[in-house]
Amino acid sequence: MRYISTRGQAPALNFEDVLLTGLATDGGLYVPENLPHFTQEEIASWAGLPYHELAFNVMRPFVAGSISDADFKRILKETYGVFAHEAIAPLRQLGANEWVLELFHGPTLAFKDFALQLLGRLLDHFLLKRGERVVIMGATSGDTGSAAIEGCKHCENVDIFILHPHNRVSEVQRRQMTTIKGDNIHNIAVEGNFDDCQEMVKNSFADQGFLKGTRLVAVNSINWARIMAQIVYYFHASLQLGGPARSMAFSVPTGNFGDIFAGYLARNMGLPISQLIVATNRNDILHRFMSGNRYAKDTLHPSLSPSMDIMVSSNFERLLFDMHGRNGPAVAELMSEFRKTGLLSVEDERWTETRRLFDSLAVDDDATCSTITDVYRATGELLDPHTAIGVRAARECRRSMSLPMITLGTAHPVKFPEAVIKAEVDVEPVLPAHLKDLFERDERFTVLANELHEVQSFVAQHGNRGKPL
Ligand SMILES: Cc1ncc(COP(=O)(O)O)c(C=O)c1O
Ligand SMILES: N[C@@H](CCOP(=O)(O)O)C(=O)O
Repeated sequence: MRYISTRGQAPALNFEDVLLTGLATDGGLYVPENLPHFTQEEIASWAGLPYHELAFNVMRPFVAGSISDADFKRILKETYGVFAHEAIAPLRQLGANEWVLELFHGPTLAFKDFALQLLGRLLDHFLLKRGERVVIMGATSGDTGSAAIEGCKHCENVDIFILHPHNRVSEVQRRQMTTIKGDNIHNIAVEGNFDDCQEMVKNSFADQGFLKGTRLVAVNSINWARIMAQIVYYFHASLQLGGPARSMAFSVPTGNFGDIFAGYLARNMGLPISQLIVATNRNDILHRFMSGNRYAKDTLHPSLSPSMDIMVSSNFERLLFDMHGRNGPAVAELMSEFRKTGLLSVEDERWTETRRLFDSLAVDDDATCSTITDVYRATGELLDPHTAIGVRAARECRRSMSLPMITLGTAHPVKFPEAVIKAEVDVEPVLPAHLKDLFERDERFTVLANELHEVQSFVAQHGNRGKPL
């Protein structure tokens, strides 16, 4: 499988090289040159498979030529062996044809574990083979950071730097990142917001001189391997509810557009999906695009769903690429316009065509909390605020009551006590056994100004197991 850039000017790469990078050299994002397509019979024959075997079938075409089947199977078995629920991603019924797909049974209690447990193991596999050391830089609004550290903490050839917005992640999220020990783990609290952190990571890919020749790798969803692993659970959910014989709708709490883009790809690979709902919080750039064809930058506001406090949404570029007939130069022009003006719209026909599949809703904090309350009282299921946004959007945007509507349950409520308290439910979520003493553990992080050169010189000073590069 070869991967090409959404801006059309970077060299095509194989899976191994695409894993070991982030942005393409032209500033674009890598996507498969040709998407694999499965027949309905093939998909149906996967019903009842254990999650890791299903994952092998879905992802095999993407890694073909870079890793042997035996190694990939072993890695997948190990990856999903660390999840705490037997079903890996169980479905919970909320109402008539209404479901939540619980994606928070991995080690850090968010959907990010599905891809980042795999990514850490794949990095280890390829870096050991190459005898190479790399630096990882990642930006987090709370969940990617801990999942990436947890996934990579045992990697021998990796130094990982995670940038989070200072005082803008929940305390549980921060502690999950800052209490993991290791001289190759570095947490930076940036005096800015998530977009600032993400911009620094992207700028670091553009100019890597500060790394003195060490390769830079991404753990955010700009890395293709993240999206690839997230495609699998759409197949898993559908197969449990009668797919592919029947079509489904999915509602996806959205920030960087990675998780919902994975659903879009699952559909293009042959899985019958008739509706995808983009569910945002008040940071609603994606909702404004889907509802009115205006992708316009705005001020980023803190919310009760901090992981989705994102304005510039990385993977939207991957959708734009498809919307423009995979025309790299056209996407490069649009992105350059967006960089200059903070505004992007597409031709009416392209937007109308996109809207045939996608709907959207922005949900504010009050509606988020009232959804947590309503669902808890009706079903006993305690939603985290991100999942609550998905459920609210599912209920308001649903096109058909006769098709299963599945909301992705992206995080465990224990990570976001503020929203749970505001929802006034008579239950307090508890940390699982492996995190029980989280509040007693020592934290280690460095606060840095919102300045690229400060962050880059910190990386250069500590990038070799705490020593200078
Ligand atoms: C809990 C949670 N829900 C939803 C999202 C949104 O996912 P995406 O950025 O892939 O759209 C994130 C992070 O981005 C998250 O951490
Ligand atoms: N919500 C994320 C933000 C980063 O998104 P990613 O999927 O691109 O890594 C987080 O929790 O860090």
